Amino acid sequence: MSISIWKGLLQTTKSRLFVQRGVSLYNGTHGFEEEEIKKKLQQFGGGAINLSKEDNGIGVLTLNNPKLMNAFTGTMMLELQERVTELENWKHGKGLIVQGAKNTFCSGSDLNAVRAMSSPQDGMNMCMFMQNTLTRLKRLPLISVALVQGKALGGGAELTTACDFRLMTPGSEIRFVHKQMGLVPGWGGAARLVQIVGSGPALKLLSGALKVDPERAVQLGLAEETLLSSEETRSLEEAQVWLNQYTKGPAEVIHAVKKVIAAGRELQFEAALPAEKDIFGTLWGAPANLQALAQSTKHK
Ligand SMILES: CC[C@H](C(=O)O)C(=O)SCCNC(=O)CCNC(=O)[C@H](O)C(C)(C)COP(=O)(O)OP(=O)(O)OC[C@H]1O[C@@H](n2cnc3c(N)ncnc32)[C@H](O)[C@@H]1OP(=O)(O)O
Repeated sequence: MSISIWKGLLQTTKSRLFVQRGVSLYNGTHGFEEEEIKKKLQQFGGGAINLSKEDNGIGVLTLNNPKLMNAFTGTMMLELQERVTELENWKHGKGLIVQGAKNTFCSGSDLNAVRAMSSPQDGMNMCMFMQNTLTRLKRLPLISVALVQGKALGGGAELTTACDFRLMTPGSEIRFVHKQMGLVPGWGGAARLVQIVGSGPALKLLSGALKVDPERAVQLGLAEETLLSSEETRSLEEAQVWLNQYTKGPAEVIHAVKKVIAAGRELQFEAALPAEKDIFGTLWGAPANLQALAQSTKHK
């Protein structure tokens, strides 16, 4: 078989793998034993990841560990994976807001757990576990927004980059504090930050462990806008109004929009085109398309 045919096969396989639900980046060949790390994370309890799914197709995922500024415990990492699997299978879902409880976002990993899991293998396993989960979160066929109230630090800052957009309340802050802990991002936050703001600004934010306020975040393209209210309930309402602008219409069309954009973002151009073709093919002549054709052709 010629090289060009092999290349074509590889790209088609990549584009098909890309859209499959729940595909793990890592497996045993990488030294990743998922059941082992799950047992380890289970030892570090506290907090919860709550998910409410509204009839309008908007979900609200809440990191709920306010005593520790919504720091990620081990069981919260496990629950986040469970919620992402639930969202991958939510047929009527169209949008997702990720927030923290009690008007602050997330202060990263629970340092009590971090200190107890300081072996290189534990660190690498937790890193691969969270990379898998946050990659699946970013690839959800929903339009996702991180509602940043208060502080988003360390792993919390990385979590904001695993959403399509970020909205920040007055006085809130995103800060990649990793360097100050002798670390770099490990949950995929560096790779996603480069995609969002470019390598130059990303290098400054990481090497300076810079506090990014809403105004600076908007300037960088890291946030869409500064909300009007810093009050917990009001800012969530503002975020829901903002997201509703982009989630009107049938869920299957919103899913396809997110998938073609994700393909363009993640695949080589020659692989993105067949992926886009396949996604287009699911809509052509489908109910939403036929209904639109039967109605007026004028777009308001
Ligand atoms: C770096 C990468 C790594 C990873 O990716 O896994 C991480 O994310 S490690 C964690 C990185 N995050 C931090 O270093 C943030 C540490 N926390 C703070 O800087 C402050 O707590 C802050 C700015 C979030 C809030 O400060 P404030 O003065 O408003 O409140 P307190 O500091 O009194 O915090 C209240 C209470 O929460 C506990 N807390 C806060 N963050 C964590 C955390 N990440 N892990 C465990 N516990 C946390 C803090 O200890 C206080 O508890 P208390 O029992 O009342 O003393």
